[in-house]
Amino acid sequence: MATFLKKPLKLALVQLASGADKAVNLSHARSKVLEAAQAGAGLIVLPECFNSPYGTQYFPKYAETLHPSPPTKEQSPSFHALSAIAAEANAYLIGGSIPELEPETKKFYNTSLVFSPTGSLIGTHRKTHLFDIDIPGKIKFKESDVLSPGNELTVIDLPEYGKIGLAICYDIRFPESAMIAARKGAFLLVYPGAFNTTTGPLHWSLLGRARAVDNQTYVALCSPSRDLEATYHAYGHSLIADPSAGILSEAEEKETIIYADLDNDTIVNTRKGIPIYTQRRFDVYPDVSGEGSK
Ligand SMILES: O=C(O)CCC(=O)C(=O)O
Repeated sequence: MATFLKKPLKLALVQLASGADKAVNLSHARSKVLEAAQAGAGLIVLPECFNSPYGTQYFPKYAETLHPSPPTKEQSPSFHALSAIAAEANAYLIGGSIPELEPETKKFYNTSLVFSPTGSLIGTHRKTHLFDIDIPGKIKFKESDVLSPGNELTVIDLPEYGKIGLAICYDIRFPESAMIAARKGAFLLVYPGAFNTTTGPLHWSLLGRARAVDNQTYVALCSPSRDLEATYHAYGHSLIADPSAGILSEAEEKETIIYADLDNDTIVNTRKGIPIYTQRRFDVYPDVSGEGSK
């Protein structure tokens, strides 16, 4: 039997309430991650921009420098806090995302840091697709006013469990990156994200379930909780979908932790039942960019 997930995994998503004080956000994240670890979670996820309010006006103020790696505590308090929290929790930790400043180019990125249970950095992802939308009368947002996009897709090996695909929020709208991660053997696609009260109800759950059904992997979407005092109203509704696109667990708007138990058999049996994995026709569509087709 194919092995994607080497042993059962309890996954926890922390739908964190964050405010303007970074130090408070970091210590609050610590207590929620430790709570999840106490409950038996082996992989714990924080939301997009978990240590700051979300918005282009906040990115420069909250940005931290990650290179050369490892940064000093002054350069990146969040790097050091996340590393220490992962070690204290003795769990894999996906540190949502933080605004990053690359010192040489002076470019800003939206970056996720992933730590092992010993507190070592084992992967990073810079948001590849920036959130630039304009729905008249509803929401206009232009991350590219401040941020630059990362230029790499990210698959991270968690040695005890297997591979995960990692991307951030708007990245979920691009199925290609999810498919590449799944074809590289990922058992889980993780998206720290902060949808809003316009696109959240329309697309959040749909996109999470779509990526699951496309790829027959588990999918996890981790949002901040909703704060109506903030300039940006996050949707909340963190959720975990199974490889058949069933929802295993979903939060409401408030701060909470959701959990699900993941196992290899569910992936294998889903793929046996509907074997799209062996039915793909790369002879017909070798290049999904469309450039090579008639
Ligand atoms: O795609 C959306 O509707 C929301 C995306 C978003 O909030 C983000 O990328 O931060």
